[in-house]
Amino acid sequence: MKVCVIGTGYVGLTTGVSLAFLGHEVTCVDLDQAKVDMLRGGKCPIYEPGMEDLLAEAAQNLTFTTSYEEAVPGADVVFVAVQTPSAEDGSPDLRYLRRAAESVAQSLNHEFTVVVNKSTVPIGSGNWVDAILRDSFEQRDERPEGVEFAVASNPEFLREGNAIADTLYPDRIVIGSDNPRSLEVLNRLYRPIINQTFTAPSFLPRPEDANAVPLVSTDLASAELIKYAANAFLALKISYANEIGQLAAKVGADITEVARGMGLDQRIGSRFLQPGVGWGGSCFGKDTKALIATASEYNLDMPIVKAAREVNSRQRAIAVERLQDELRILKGRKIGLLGLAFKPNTDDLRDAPALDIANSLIARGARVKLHDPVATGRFRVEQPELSAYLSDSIDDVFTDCDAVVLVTEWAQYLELDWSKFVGLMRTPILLDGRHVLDADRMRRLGYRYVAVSG
Ligand SMILES: NC(=O)C1=CN([C@@H]2O[C@H](COP(=O)(O)OP(=O)(O)OC[C@H]3O[C@@H](n4cnc5c(N)ncnc54)[C@H](O)[C@@H]3O)[C@@H](O)[C@H]2O)C=CC1
Ligand SMILES: O=C(O)[C@H]1O[C@H](OP(=O)(O)OP(=O)(O)OC[C@H]2O[C@@H](n3ccc(=O)[nH]c3=O)[C@H](O)[C@@H]2O)[C@H](O)[C@@H](O)[C@@H]1O
Repeated sequence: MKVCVIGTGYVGLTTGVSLAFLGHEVTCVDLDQAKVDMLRGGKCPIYEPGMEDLLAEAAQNLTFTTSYEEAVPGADVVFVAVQTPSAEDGSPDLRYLRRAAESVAQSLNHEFTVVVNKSTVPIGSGNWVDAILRDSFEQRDERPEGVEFAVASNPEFLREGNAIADTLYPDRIVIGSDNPRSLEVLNRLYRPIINQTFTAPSFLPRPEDANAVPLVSTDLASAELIKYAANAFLALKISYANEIGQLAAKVGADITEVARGMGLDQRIGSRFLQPGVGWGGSCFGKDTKALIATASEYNLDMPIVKAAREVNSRQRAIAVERLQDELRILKGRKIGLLGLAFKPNTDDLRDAPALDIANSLIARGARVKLHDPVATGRFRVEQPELSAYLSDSIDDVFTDCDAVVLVTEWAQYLELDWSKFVGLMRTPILLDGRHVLDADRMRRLGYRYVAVSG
């Protein structure tokens, strides 16, 4: 089928490249010429494992352009995957989506095109995009005859760092539309994934437990709400583990054992119970805020979602308090942070816990040293004020340091020869912000090991 994808960020690029890999003819549009140039050269503008390999494997079905005129005409499906960041009041800023929809309407010329909201958009956005498309289409100077279109929602559930596997081997696909023909088109588009009939990419074999993928085919509003409800649930699951973690620290229980004991109950499940400095990233914060904003439009409070957010921001503050408890005085102390990206295997710094922790330490007079194996290039661009604190060397981070915090559990850090660094520190305080290091071993090596919860 002929597919157009608007926006080549984490979601748009993964969608476009994966669909091209499956044999669809895909054109990706982005307004950012630099991104398009890189992608045309086979280079990926974001750090996403496997993406350049998949780009190479899908190259023959894939075109990148800044021109809607080149991409939209003739497309059976147009995915809109532009950013939807939080506006001042917490609701999503839909300017990018509006502009994309208006541009799509200027170029539609096919007998039937499904315009799909893949961005995470508030409930009701399907109708809103439909109205924008129709208004903009009506305003065209030359309107082609026999052009029909309908809007669908196809929320995305990929995780950064795991984007390709999450797309090719998803837990489910959700499509929502009030137009049966759209559902049929999207069902056809996704058939190779639903039935798992494609040949797996050479670098990413099909997992042994990969089965046929359940398809949730529903109405627009339900599809839109599924996305927010799922993200908020994942966020509150982590916050719950962190809230229990704080009690565990008080009563002398080990939160890692508690989470394991809870997670083995299949009704609870062990994933997303990892305690620590809490969740960050571009979506959990923004989407929980948006859910609360939507509910308030209906005079509905969302106390559980609000609490999940409060617990999460408290975890970042608790990390700093732990350091203060250990060091008593933070002024003048040298404190190293290992890991800046909001999680491993990405260079995404949006709402990364490391940023709040670094800023809070600096505000209290500490001198920080910041390290990340991948995200420093992006950090320099996005965080110019903090860039002076960056260090390229782990030795430099530990040397004369009063405390080191493991903020992001990159494999490189877990595999460090920790015995080598303890002697470089002024005081060997090690705060495990992710509860991933072996506490007993670290203590044997001479560290004063502390964790965020206990
Ligand atoms: N990042 C993630 O892991 C996930 C994100 N989402 C949702 O997907 C949406 C996109 O997120 P990301 O991919 O992270 O965003 P992003 O910021 O990485 O990428 C958005 C891209 O759209 C381009 N763009 C903006 N306006 C445009 C226009 N009018 N025409 C053409 N291109 C345009 C931008 O230049 C940028 O390259 C958001 O709504 C987000 O909530 C959903 C699931 C996962
Ligand atoms: O809508 C989105 O953008 C995406 O948001 C999350 O994906 P992502 O933000 O890429 O990363 P996650 O792996 O979910 O991690 C989010 C944050 O939670 C933290 N986390 C995760 C799991 C856990 O047990 N504990 C924990 O603190 C991570 O360190 C990270 O900061 C969801 O997992 C995706 O399904 C969703 O599509």
